[in-house]
Amino acid sequence: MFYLLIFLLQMKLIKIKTDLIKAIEFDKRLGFVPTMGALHEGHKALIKTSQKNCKKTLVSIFINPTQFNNKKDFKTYPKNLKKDLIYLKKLKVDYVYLPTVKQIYWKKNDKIKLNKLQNILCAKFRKGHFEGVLDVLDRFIELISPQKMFMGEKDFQQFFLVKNFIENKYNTKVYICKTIRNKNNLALSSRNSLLNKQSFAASEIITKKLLKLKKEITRNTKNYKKLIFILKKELFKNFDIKIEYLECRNTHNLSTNILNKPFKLFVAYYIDNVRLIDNF
Ligand SMILES: Nc1ncnc2c1ncn2[C@@H]1O[C@H](COP(=O)(O)OP(=O)(O)OP(=O)(O)O)[C@@H](O)[C@H]1O
Ligand SMILES: CC(C)(CO)[C@@H](O)C(=O)[O-]
Ligand code: BAL
Repeated sequence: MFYLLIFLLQMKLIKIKTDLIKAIEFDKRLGFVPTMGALHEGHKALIKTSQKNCKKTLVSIFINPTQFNNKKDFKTYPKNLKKDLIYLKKLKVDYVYLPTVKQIYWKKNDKIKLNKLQNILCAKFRKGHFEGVLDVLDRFIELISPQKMFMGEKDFQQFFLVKNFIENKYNTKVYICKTIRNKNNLALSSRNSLLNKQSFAASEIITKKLLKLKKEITRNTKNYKKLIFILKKELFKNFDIKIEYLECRNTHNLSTNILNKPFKLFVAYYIDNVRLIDNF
């Protein structure tokens, strides 16, 4: 433990808000990568992008309770702080911020509300989720004032809402980083570690079918609803999954106006009681 502590001490591990403010006070070109831990190559891609574009990089690990709409999901969210810190040390991250709930929620902020048009996809099925995400990132940015923040394309709706909210309120610029996938194109995600072997393999097959569906819709966009209906039927027949949504949205405004427009296929489904999301 002592050696781990020494090993980790070289990396600025910060738990107290005042220590954070002191540590970064002269860092004008700071890159910020917010995470909930259980780090993987997807987070590594964000960190590498921050290190390429910013003088210093700060990574936060905070499993934000207010964005969880399901107690079990919060309770079972994967955690391995020791492994995460060693991972970040190897990546030569400058600062790691590990706040407590009390540190983050020390004051009451104005209530954040989504409008009706935003109540789609994960906002529709995870009541209060994005209000929680926007609130916690508002608090992080107010505290850190990074020049840039980096987020993953895997959570495209999150990026879309966060970019709009944060860039309207702060000078921080929010950047999207490509989704990192495994060799069978399954999007890396902390929750993947909660899947048993069968469900993990099934998720890889489902991903392959969704990638094929995206190609079919790109070729034949006007029939996208029929193509989605056909695949949904096949997935229900062959897999023990519950699909929350499988829909196409315009990538500029997340509307359903996709004819001759850039669009993504969005999916959220439960497999083995684990909720996975992706977009293609
Ligand atoms: N496979 C990935 N490729 C690129 N970015 C990713 C990937 N997975 C997560 N991210 C990004 O990492 C940041 C932190 O996400 P988080 O810590 O919730 O990890 P996660 O893998 O998304 O976990 P989960 O989806 O199970 O909650 C977010 O901006 C998220 O979009
Ligand atoms: C951005 C974030 C770290 C805020 O808690 C979380 O929503 C996540 O990990 O995507
Ligand atoms: N990156 C996903 C965050 C969440 O599921 O709360």
